[in-house]
Amino acid sequence: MVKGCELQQVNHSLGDLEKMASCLYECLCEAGLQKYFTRFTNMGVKHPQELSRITMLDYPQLGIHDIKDCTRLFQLVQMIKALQADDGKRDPTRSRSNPCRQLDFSISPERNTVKSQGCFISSSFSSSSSSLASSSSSKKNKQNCRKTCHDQYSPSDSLESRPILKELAQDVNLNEHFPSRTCMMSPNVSNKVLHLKKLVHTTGYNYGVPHSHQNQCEDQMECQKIRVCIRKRPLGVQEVHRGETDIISTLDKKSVLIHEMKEAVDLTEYLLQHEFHFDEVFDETCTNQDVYMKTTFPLIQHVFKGGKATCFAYGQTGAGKTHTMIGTRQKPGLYALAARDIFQLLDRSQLCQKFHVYISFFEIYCGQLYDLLNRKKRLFAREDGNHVVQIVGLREEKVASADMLLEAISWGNQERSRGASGVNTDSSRSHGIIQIQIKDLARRVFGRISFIDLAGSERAADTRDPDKVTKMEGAEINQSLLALKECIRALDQEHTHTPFRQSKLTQAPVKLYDTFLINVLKDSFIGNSKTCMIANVSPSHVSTEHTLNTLRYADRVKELKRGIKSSSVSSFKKSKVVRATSPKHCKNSCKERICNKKVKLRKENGITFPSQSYFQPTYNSFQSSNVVLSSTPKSSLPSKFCRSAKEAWMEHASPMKGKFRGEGHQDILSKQSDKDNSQNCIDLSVKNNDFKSSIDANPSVTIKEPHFHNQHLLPVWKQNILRKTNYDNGSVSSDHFFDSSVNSTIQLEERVHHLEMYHKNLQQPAILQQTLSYQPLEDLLALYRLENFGQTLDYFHDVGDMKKPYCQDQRFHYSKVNSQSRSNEMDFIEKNQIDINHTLCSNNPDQVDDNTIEAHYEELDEMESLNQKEKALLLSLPEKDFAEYVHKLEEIMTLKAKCVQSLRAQLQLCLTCLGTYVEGRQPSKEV
Ligand SMILES: Nc1ncnc2c1ncn2[C@@H]1O[C@H](COP(=O)(O)OP(=O)(O)OP(=O)(O)O)[C@@H](O)[C@H]1O
Repeated sequence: MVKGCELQQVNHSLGDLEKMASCLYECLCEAGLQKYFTRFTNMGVKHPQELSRITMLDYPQLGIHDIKDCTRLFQLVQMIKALQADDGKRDPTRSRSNPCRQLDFSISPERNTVKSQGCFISSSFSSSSSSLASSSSSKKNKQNCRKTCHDQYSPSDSLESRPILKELAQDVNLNEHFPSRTCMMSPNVSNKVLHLKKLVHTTGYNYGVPHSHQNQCEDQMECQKIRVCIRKRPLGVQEVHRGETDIISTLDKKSVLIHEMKEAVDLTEYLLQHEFHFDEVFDETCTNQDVYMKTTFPLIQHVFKGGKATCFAYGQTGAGKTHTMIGTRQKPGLYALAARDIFQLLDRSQLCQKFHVYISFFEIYCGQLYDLLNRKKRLFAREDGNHVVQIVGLREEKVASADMLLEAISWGNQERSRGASGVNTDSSRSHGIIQIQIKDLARRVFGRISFIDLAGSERAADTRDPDKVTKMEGAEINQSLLALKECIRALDQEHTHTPFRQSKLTQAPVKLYDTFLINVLKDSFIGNSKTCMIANVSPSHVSTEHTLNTLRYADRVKELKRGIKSSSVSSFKKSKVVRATSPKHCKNSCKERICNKKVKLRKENGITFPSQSYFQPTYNSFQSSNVVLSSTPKSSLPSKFCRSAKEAWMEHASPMKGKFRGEGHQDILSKQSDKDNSQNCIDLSVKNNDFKSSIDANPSVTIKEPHFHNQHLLPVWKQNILRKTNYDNGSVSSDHFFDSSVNSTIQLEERVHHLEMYHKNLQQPAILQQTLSYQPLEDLLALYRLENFGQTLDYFHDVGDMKKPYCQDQRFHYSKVNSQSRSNEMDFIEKNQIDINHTLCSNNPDQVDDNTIEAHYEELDEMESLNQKEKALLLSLPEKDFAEYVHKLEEIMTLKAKCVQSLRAQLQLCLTCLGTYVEGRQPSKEV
């Protein structure tokens, strides 16, 4: 009897369980998540009510990685929570249908146009079994349920087509629960679906107003001087295994949507969606050929019209820059496709008799230039009297066919510095620049295209098991990319100050390549030139922050399109005044800035670009503005690093003075340079493709090099990982170019030494080394301490006037803050070229984030009484110290203000007492 009872109870509870399970299953079916049913039950979720316990952290455990499924589950959970909350308020007598009947999935992210690749880890579904699932009746139930749910409504069905949901939609007014949130995920989405926020990035600092939609003319490739494209790569196998989620949806060919998982202050989770618009968006299904046709091919056509073009790839490490630019033999990258087209076009237009193709390939590693087609010989950039940046000693190879060109690229690529980053085991650690020039028989440049494969940015925090070198390299790369970003910002803001400029006084080599890269960009804005930026992004949710930064950066470059105007051209030419200010220094309100933009847009209509002769005599040069490049670093070369007799010049030679000009000039030095240049040019076709022999046969390349003294950094021969040459089909070995045994002599010690020297320079900007060095900040702050106010009072010339102490020659000087001292400050800054960004980044490699810098700038800008030097000093502090010092400073300022008030009161009292005394009266008690 007892047993019978127990059995009945067991049967009852089994029945309950089944009901619950079927209910949960039905619920999941509604959401299109039924395939995860077993995972839910395994996790102990047996009833729809229990879904409210699920947080985003559980998604990977549930095997949910696809962003669409994440969104669905998220909404389902929110819906259940809303219903539970609603239950509290609801009339208990009112019956309500099963929660699973009350769900609204009309938000289905599948717009027809939306493509988003999800990653699935599906094996667990079939393999795992639950007690509930094993029950045969449950199975039947499930099958029925699957049938009804699936046959009738697909997850993407609209609200109207799903009566169950329709009923619920009327039943629950979700806006009651979350009035502040509106879902904007897709136009179809009813505002009943919650916890989704969408940001259409707006300009600006105003990131991203889709200007490309504003002016239709800009959309036409021909009119565009600069095109900004986005390329999303697919999730890698490893990433899928790690359970990473695809967070990027490509809405159409011009828009991209990033789904960012966020948590509100009240710990509510929500999805923040960022929408960006660009000239072209390539999703993971696009091939290099697709990318080429939309980005580089128009540039090649432009080059054949005698123009200049630049194509550069930017993005986080491992985002696919090298894949895009260089590719593989099976999937050739943009260089290779361009090379083939160049020769095809030459052949087709019968121009091959009149024009020759030259290639040069160099890298910028730790602020120094190395010739990748010339055994990584150290190169120097110089600006001539016409403000044309020349790379002295750069080897140009004449190539007679596409294969030869590819071979040269392939060789150069093997020479390139690379190592393992936290994300990419075969990461480029330098910026690689390939220039392909079409020259006439007199070696005058007809057209030129430059490909820039920028090193990938990586946050120090992302670096897994970093060694010292990798860490330092990462910091350096970030620093350079930040500098580049600041340059772009400066161009955008029409700043006369170019933050990339490095003082000749400071002699730090760090900015050389920033200058150089920005020159390439400027090259794109002035004259007959076009640029295409390809921003590569990784789809993984782990990289959300990076992806957003990259897109914002790309957005900034996109903004430059409207900054191209004659005034900016002239401002480059005239630029002299140097101010280390943030754009925020123009204290315009946001509104004002937008107004300014509008004004700029109007001005833009009247742009006339200076026409350039196609046959302008340039060689190894980037037409640029008047950017003064930094000088050669000063210090002597440690003799142990002298590689060979050929490099002896580095130690003893002195810099070449004078100007390098084109052939048209009578400058003897320019002739010399030209001569050098021609000697550097090796006709591959004549030399039978043999780079090695051609180099060996041309020792003059090194000997004729203009000499520089005080060299203290050596070329880095870093080649830890041998990347197989991409175009190496076995017919031409890379030994063909050089003896690879040269590289085997590379020593890690040398690399470390190089980086250490480099970082020493970074960390101790000359401003801190000179006599005008600061006392430690604590000392400075000590003066502001309350107990020192007695002493400080002496320095108040006028009551209420703040003075800022700073030390010079280890002695404190105090100056009143007046216009005179302000202008002195500016002189000081100009002379010493304080570069806030540089200081900031060199000490804070993590802070490539635009927003942080902006925030810091803003914070310091508000502290009116700080002078530029003090700001620079504060910005150079690590993040945690920065906040602390700023806080302290604010406190001190408040105390000082109070002290001044009390001084005023005391003075007033004295005056009153004096008055009453003089008048022979007793001071009143009130006073
Ligand atoms: N569109 C794509 N399709 C398939 N695989 C890709 C794609 N883009 C990148 N990958 C793969 O992703 C990995 C990293 O790509 P890649 O080396 O090009 O990154 P990167 O941006 O150049 O990195 P770094 O800046 O560190 O050099 C490579 O294995 C590459 O094959």
